Amino acid sequence: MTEREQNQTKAQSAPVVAVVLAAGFGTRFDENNPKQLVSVGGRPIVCWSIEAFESNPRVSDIIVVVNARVNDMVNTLIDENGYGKVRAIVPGGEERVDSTLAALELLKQAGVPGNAKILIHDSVRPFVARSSIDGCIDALDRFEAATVAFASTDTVLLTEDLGDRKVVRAVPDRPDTFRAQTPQAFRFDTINKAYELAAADPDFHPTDDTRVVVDYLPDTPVAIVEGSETNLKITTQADMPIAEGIAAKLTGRSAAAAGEEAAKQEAKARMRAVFAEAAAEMRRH
Ligand SMILES: Nc1ccn([C@@H]2O[C@H](COP(=O)(O)OP(=O)(O)OP(=O)(O)O)[C@@H](O)[C@H]2O)c(=O)n1
Ligand SMILES: C[C@](O)(CO)[C@H](O)COP(=O)(O)O
Repeated sequence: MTEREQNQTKAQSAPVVAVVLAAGFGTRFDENNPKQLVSVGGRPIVCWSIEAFESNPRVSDIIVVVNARVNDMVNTLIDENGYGKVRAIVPGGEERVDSTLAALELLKQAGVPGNAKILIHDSVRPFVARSSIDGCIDALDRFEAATVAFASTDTVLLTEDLGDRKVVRAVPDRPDTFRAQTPQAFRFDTINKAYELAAADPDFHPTDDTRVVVDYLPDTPVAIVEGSETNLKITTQADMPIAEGIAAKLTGRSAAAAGEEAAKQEAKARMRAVFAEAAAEMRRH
């Protein structure tokens, strides 16, 4: 730790807790091959994400949220890699918000103070920049909520559904539009309040935590923290070659090695899919 980092860490009056969400089912990637465990640049995706916080001296604690499918493997990876800031591995829920809620409940039970800074991160965004994490921590000195986001280079269309077709309802000015990324960061009291209000709403299915604050605490501004193109969310198989390219740059491996790794991963995924289909076929007979 540099002297500046030591002073920064000492000056922090509130705990900084990272919540790494790894309880998703990866339906758009491959349900039989949990994407959070897939290797990129020779390292499981979830490990990249945990390490981004483990290696940041300003982050005091980490909570990892898992589902039954990945639980054992994530526990093993955390043990093997000696991630000392991981305080708990908790079961998540059906939707992303249920997984966030599980982490918030645990933090409440643990007596985490209301002014704690909570950074909620998608485990499947392995390449989050140090500057984005630090930007979230700093933004919470002025704001109750902040999100990493990346300025849109496309014009964004807001639509409405006419039933058989969508039509354009509004076209916001491009400089006002951003692509949401993670971490999304909140003072603990604020995110708890937003989730409490949201719990009373049966139509509550937001895909991120910022939306929970924007919808249920509309007077609470959410600050934008600069993200990056490389803070990619691995969503479908098509993201893997891009991810391998980013990993290659970060680790200094050659593009050829990255390409080989991507091809290997693809072949493995194909094999798994064939076996899963064969097993399902056998069960049907
Ligand atoms: N019930 C859920 C759903 C999502 N997540 C996490 O939230 C992030 C959101 O990314 P996304 O691509 O939506 O992941 P999945 O929900 O796994 O993917 P899909 O929607 O294709 O099933 C991921 O790190 C995922 O593990 C979670 O912890 N719990
Ligand atoms: C939280 C998020 O990563 C912001 O980009 C995103 O909303 C996750 O869920 P999605 O279902 O893939 O939109």
